[in-house]
Amino acid sequence: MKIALLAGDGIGPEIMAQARRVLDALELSDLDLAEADVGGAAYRKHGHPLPDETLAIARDADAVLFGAVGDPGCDNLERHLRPEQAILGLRSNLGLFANLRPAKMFPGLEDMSGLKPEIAREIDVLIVRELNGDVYFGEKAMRVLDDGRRQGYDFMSYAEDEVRRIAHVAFRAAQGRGGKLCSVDKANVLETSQLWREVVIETAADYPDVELSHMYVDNAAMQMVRNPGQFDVIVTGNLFGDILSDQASMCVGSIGLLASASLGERQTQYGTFGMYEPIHGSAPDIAGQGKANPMAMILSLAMLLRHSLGLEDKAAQVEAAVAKALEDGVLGGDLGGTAGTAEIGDAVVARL
Ligand SMILES: NC(=O)c1ccc[n+]([C@@H]2O[C@H](COP(=O)([O-])OP(=O)(O)OC[C@H]3O[C@@H](n4cnc5c(N)ncnc54)[C@H](O)[C@@H]3O)[C@@H](O)[C@H]2O)c1
Ligand SMILES: CC(C)[C@H](C(=O)O)[C@@H](O)C(=O)O
Ligand SMILES: [Mg+2]
Repeated sequence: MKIALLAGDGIGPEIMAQARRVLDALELSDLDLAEADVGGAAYRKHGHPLPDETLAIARDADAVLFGAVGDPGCDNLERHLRPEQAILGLRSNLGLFANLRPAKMFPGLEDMSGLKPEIAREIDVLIVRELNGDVYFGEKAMRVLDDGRRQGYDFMSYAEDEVRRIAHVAFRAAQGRGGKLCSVDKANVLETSQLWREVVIETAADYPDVELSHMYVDNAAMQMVRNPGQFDVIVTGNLFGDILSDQASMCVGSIGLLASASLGERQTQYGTFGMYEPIHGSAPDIAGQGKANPMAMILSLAMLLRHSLGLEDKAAQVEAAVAKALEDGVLGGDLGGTAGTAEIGDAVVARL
């Protein structure tokens, strides 16, 4: 079993070190780990945020564990050289179109949510975010108009097959959960969303057991804080999913808790090939200080064990250890506590 470890920038290496300790503690046999540079760190060393060698190592693995990328010192580089292009390049080159972002309340953490505890308690949502299309990957540029004004533009689009394949993932996920799917779009304004909605409705014919609803994204953002318990599975496009998942994280308590899996169609002998990463970024404001919460990273490792290595028991073991640490009051600064990155790693390893 081969796992590529791409730690990246900022807090990436700090949280990756803790996930690695958890992985070591599981004592899996036949494990082959390959580290590679990515993001700003790779740009500084190799002149590109996603060197060919890194992409090859990722492609060659059964799964990729990814920390975070983003480096304020690279924000003025040409766009194709910026750290964020590494994650976008991995997602598109590896065909990882289905991004699963679960947000569920941990027992005992209700008071840490930005919401009232009785509302926060109900959160158990899976956001299924399309990851290979939308305004992220359309033509984009900055140009000067005839009258001399500068204009930036980004082309938003979805083709029907792109919508259909993510809709199938979401319907199947809903079948395995509460049987409810809410498709989030902006069909009242955007043609991209109008097609999205039509294709989701067409796809629903294959899933008569799933209750489908539709919601405009502005309302969905409001409903996510008003009554997040109403959601079971949400399916949405790349941009809306990015925003709604950060929002959902604060409903749970912290962005330092939310993991994600990015999956495509490729099957290995162990499971589905995928890339796993926290939903947060490189957190430059706390990088290098040992303050980052590594739980989202560790929970991403759990998703890797489940989806790519077929090790459901181990995945559940890691998730239970994280939940127990939280229940025992091991809280990072992001949750109002004082536990540092390594201390949280210690606490999780001790509870495995
Ligand atoms: N997948 C990724 O690699 C990814 C995701 C989001 C942002 N980014 C990049 O990261 C950089 C910083 O972006 P940003 O500040 O908008 O978002 P961010 O998620 O890095 O940080 C937002 C806030 O949350 C805090 N935070 C995030 N993760 C935390 C953790 N594990 N523990 C404790 N606190 C945590 C940060 O300290 C910060 O105050 C940018 O360059 C951005 O492009 C990368
Ligand atoms: C860093 C950025 C490109 C990325 C995204 O927008 O997808 C991040 O915000 C995320 O949520 O994974
Ligand atoms: Mg994001």
